[in-house]
Amino acid sequence: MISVKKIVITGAAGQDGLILGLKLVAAGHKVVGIVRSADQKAFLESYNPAVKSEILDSSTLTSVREFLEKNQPDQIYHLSAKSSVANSWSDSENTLQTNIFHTLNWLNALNELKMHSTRFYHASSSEMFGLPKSHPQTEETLLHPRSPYGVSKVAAHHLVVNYRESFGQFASTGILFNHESPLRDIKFVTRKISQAVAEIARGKRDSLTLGNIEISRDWGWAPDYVDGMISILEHDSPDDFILATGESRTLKEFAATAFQSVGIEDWEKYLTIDSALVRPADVISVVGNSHKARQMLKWSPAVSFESMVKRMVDFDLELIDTGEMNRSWKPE
Ligand SMILES: C[C@H]1O[C@H](OP(=O)(O)OP(=O)(O)OC[C@H]2O[C@@H](n3cnc4c(=O)[nH]c(N)nc43)[C@H](O)[C@@H]2O)[C@@H](O)[C@@H](O)C1=O
Repeated sequence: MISVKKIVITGAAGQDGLILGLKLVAAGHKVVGIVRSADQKAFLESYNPAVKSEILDSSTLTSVREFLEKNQPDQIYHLSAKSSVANSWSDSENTLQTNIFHTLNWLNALNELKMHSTRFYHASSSEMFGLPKSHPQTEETLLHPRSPYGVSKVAAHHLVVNYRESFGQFASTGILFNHESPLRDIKFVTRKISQAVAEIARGKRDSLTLGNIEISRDWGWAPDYVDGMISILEHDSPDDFILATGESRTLKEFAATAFQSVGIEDWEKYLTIDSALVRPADVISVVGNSHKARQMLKWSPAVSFESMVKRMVDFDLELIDTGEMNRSWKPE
């Protein structure tokens, strides 16, 4: 028998929020999914009717405090954020405001209500490492963000650690390296590639335009990382954990693997480089050391890089072949 918990997910209509909602409901928990708009609410209700969706503006302390008083959750996964690094230069104020101050509102509301045993998870990010001094990155590596998004995540991360140390809040962070699935929006490069490769394979287009393809990332499979997030919050004490595969691949390798999964070897003929897609400053290379999570949480990623890329391309092929372009992917 599991003990049924009341669990809140902010950012419940995003990739990780959707996967997490499915897993928590399947485990028997009562889940409230917080979204920002009526469109997101309608989407979440059709994607996972078992999650109780609610629109909440977490930009004010009062609204967050009222929500907490009413709902009394056992756990909160705070995943909501302005998550596009690329857009964070043009949308810098909004990115900082949302990612830092909304997080602060949750922490302050929990503290004011003395809900220190309510478990709080914060989605920290490998973007906090930015230009790392050493490879691979661990929980101890000096943070050197390279974008307004990265700066916002560093600030929010340190706030969470501070509320844990200052007030005894059960607050943990998952420092997640890039994690992908067919639920990714096409503003992120992996889905942009998988969709383009599927369309090229089906003769619907003949080019793929990218920015810097020499960058490298430690890319993993999102459902594996959501399992890790659950383990982080289920751990008996609050802490900070890196989730990563430990392998970094260039974007060029990602694209080559995606094209090879549909049998296209001479893929570079489809590629155009557009310097407008190159960021003012980019994270050139990151790779994570998830030793701590592997040891303390017994977590490890199950899906390989090649399998992840193939699953993404296969889903985009399926959408074209069935004509169901608006269908959202669900993990099996
Ligand atoms: C961990 C972290 O993971 C994600 O952030 P991201 O790594 O910036 O993800 P992305 O897919 O936008 O870019 C990856 C790399 O790919 C390069 N790149 C080249 N050409 C294109 C291109 O055409 N589009 C995009 N988007 N990127 C391109 C781009 O310059 C960058 O170096 C978010 O979930 C974020 O929230 C988060 O926390």
